[in-house]
Amino acid sequence: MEPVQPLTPRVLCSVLSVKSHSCEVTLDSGRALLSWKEVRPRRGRERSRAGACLAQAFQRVRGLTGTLTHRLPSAGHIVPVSEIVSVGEADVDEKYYGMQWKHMCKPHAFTVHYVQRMKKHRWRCKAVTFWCSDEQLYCHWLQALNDLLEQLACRPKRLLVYINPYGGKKKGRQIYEKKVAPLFCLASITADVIVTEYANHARDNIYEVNLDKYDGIVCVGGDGMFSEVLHGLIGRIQKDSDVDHNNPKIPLSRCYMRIGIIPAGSTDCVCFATVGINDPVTSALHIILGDSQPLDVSAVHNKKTLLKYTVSLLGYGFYGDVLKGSEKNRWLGPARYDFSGFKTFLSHRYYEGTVSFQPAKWAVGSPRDNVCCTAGCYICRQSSKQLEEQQRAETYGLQHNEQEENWTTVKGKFMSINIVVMSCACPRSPKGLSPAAHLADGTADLILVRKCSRLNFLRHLIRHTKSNSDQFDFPFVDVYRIKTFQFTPKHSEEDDSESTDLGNIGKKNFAQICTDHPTCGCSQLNSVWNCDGETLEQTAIEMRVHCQLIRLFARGIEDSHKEDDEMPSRV
Ligand SMILES: CCCCCCCCCCCCC/C=C/[C@@H](O)[C@H](CO)NC(=O)CCCCCCCCCCCCCCC
Ligand SMILES: Nc1ncnc2c1ncn2[C@@H]1O[C@H](COP(=O)(O)OP(=O)(O)OP(=O)(O)O)[C@@H](O)[C@H]1O
Ligand SMILES: [Ca+2]
Repeated sequence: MEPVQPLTPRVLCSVLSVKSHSCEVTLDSGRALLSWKEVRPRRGRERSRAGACLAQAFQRVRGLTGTLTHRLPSAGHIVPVSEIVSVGEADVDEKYYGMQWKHMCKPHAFTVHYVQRMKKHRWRCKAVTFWCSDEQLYCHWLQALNDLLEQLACRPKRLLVYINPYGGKKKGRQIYEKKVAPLFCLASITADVIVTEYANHARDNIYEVNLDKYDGIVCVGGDGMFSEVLHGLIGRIQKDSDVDHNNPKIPLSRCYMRIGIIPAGSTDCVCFATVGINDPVTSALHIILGDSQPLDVSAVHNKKTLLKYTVSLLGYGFYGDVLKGSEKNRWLGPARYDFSGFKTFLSHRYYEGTVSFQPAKWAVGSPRDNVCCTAGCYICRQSSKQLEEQQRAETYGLQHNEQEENWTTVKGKFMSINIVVMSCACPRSPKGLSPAAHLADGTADLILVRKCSRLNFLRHLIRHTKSNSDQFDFPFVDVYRIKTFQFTPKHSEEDDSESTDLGNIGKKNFAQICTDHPTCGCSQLNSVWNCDGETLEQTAIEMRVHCQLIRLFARGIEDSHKEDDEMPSRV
């Protein structure tokens, strides 16, 4: 195999072997693209054009502008350097020598591991081994590829990993050991692993560890486990920067340390809505490539006390009751939600209260515009920019401070009140509770489902599972894009304590609710809030969205038209 001279200093082009095929292999450092294509056996007139062949191949590669296409039109491959997992010396095993190496000196080979897109946002790590007889050329290729990889500063080198051994189907530890750790090792990532021993172990540990040692935190578990890490990290950052998180109006300090989620829970909605699939290998690859996705976070307060942060669902009524019912049946694993969901649906409760909110007037999109959040989302970029400008103007007194203005109030009887910071897409509902909600636009979508018949509520629920139906298109459903929210239940905590003192009023309220629900035998005046899968003690709450407070090792959901079907790694 003769080395091919580089056409420019930024391009390396050689004929190397892949399995038993000769391939033109090109590394275009300027465009950060690696490509290879089989050199077809040359006959007759084609033979005379041999010299032109490689140059033409190179021109084709140079002409490519896309970064997501992996296969050249005629069975060639092209891989952006940013999607290479690792490059390393390959084991030169006798059995792989093949016919063409048999009578030659020992060949040299290097393997490139890279990301390959499969169907439905699934990623896999593929490998291709390039062979050559010339040691110098081999070293040159290894060096050039590794130099380019080292320039990718966004990639993590050291991670702190928390594994919940009891989340979902209790497979967190196996998932990490079998599927994730080998990939981290391949990518030369070192990981300090902590298998949690009790609830909130991860959260508390984040307050104590030296975070400077790490490029990111990974949690292996479900939304609850992610929530622990989220609380640990946001809390730690506020503590370190002396921000009082109990003050609901104060801007919080942003966390730049990224969190990776290896899905091993029951709903795994944060993973699904930010990656597009719940698949540990896909998530591990996003972490390895050093992806970064900013994420809005809402802070939930009660009377100047921080209750929780939420990134997915803050739900009262139906989803609060589903969660409360499911806790008793944890042993059922992920099925506990369906069982409890069925029971909650049959009980058909509604709750009274007053909802107040401030619409997100600066936001570019709206909940019913059908514009979904995708990787590199324009709406997120534009909305967050406009929000920043508005906040800057308010700080310098150029614009009226809107904090106390423009509140909308809705009083009524609700089947469910849902506030979602992101779509909340998950396997149960692949488009989510609010399909057009955005990951990083600084807003949340408020969905109010007012009292309705059982049949209508079922119709509303079923629409969550169908891609071409609108779950908001009912007279009893309203949806708003908001920045702040408050809820006061009709039977507030204060009233409850009063009613204990004034027995008659308490009994009167209770009787009224039970006449409203003759069949349910319910004994509760209020529902509970489901805050990312955890119940809140208080029902009177206020909530504020903090734009892009945290970052994940993710990139948002890639447009499916850019995806290819499964592609073979053979040339
Ligand atoms: C007829 C089928 C209708 C199916 C409707 C499915 C809508 C599902 C929407 C799921 C939204 C998940 C939002 C994410 C919340 C997470 O922060 C949280 C923590 O992981 N998970 C849950 O609270 C877990 C919430 C799980 C909710 C499950 C609800 C299941 C409802 C079943 C209703 C059955 C009616 C059957 C009547 C014959
Ligand atoms: N070692 C542990 N023992 C008991 N509970 C734990 C432990 N580690 C973490 N937890 C708690 O377990 C709860 C549930 O975990 P996780 O979110 O991983 O799974 P899940 O509830 O099945 O999934 P999802 O939240 O996606 O519905 C979390 O709230 C977390 O605080
Ligand atoms: Ca948002």
